[in-house]
Amino acid sequence: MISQNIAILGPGSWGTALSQVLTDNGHHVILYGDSPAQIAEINEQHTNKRFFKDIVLDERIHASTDLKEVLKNADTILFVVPTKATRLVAKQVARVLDHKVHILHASKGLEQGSHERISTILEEEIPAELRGEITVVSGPSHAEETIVRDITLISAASKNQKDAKYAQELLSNDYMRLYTNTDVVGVETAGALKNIIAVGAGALHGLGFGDNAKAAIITRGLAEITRLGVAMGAQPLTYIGLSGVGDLIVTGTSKHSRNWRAGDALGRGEKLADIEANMGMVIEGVSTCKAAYELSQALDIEMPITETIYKVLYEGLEPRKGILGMMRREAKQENEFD
Ligand SMILES: NC(=O)C1=CN([C@@H]2O[C@H](COP(=O)(O)OP(=O)(O)OC[C@H]3O[C@@H](n4cnc5c(N)ncnc54)[C@H](OP(=O)(O)O)[C@@H]3O)[C@@H](O)[C@H]2O)C=CC1
Ligand SMILES: O=C(CO)COP(=O)(O)O
Repeated sequence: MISQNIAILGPGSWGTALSQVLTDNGHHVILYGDSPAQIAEINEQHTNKRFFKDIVLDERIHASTDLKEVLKNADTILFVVPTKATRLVAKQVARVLDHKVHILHASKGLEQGSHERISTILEEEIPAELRGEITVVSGPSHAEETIVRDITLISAASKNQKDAKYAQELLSNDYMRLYTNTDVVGVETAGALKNIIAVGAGALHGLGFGDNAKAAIITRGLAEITRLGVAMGAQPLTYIGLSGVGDLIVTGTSKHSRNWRAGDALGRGEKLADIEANMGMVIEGVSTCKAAYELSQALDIEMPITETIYKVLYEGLEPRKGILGMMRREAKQENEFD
């Protein structure tokens, strides 16, 4: 592939890690962010210490607060801002973009209020004549590991196989491998909804439960994620792929995960407001839990884990009582499709 000009919107942990992957692959990367101090640090010190204390970035990675400048020569725009900022940034892009680009995103959440997936937001805000089909890149990928070039495998999903292949070629190398997929709804919902289950898995740890409980929440979490996703139009098999099981394993078992750590702190009795303030990075599972709970109510989909976490996060339910409530639910058959 010939070298591409890539605009990465969102200089957080994942945007920074992906900027290094793309630079390693010979592309020209410019990161867009709205904090002048952070942008100056990337350009002058070649560090982004708020997210990576000990990492020195490739000097070829540039950054800017000027969106028009960032987009001027872009072949591709990669959105990696938190879900709650996606619509705002997409509107800003639509105002200044003056040529057709490839659009990728790597964010994992559902929008509050609208309950929309990220690709739907981008389709709504960026006129079709300025872009190809949106491609989502998602899977088990902690930025802390990708930034040190540890092996990472993820999916690239787009309605159009050609756009998915473009993302695959753009990002793949000896430590990063992408698989194409056309189930955008499946890959996006898997990435968004696993964050809720990761909060639950962390909470179990914080409460002192063991490995049996953790395996149970991941497995039954997968079942309810699949139920909601299929009702939204996804293919069930997607959930046993990288974006589903893969990301549930990595986020539901790792201390790198902000969602897991938030759950762990909740389980140990900390208050949500304090946890969010101390994290200093986005905990997508908190807002996505609300969106998923509301969606499950509207679509009449049973999601006991999501419902319990929603009540813990938003209604003050004590985590231990929530777990007891789930254990005392009516007896069930394991496979609802039988
Ligand atoms: N971290 C990871 O390992 C992975 C994260 N993801 C997903 O990627 C997305 C981003 O996560 P991550 O990088 O971790 O998040 P972080 O919290 O680390 O960083 C988000 C970055 O976006 C910036 N930002 C927020 N709003 C705007 C805006 N309006 N304009 C420009 N920049 C903005 C933030 O700046 P500021 O804080 O100054 O507002 C911050 O620099 C999430 O959806 C997450 O689920 C996916 C895979 C892996
Ligand atoms: O999505 C991720 C890894 O695949 C990152 O998870 P956290 O947002 O929980 O850190």
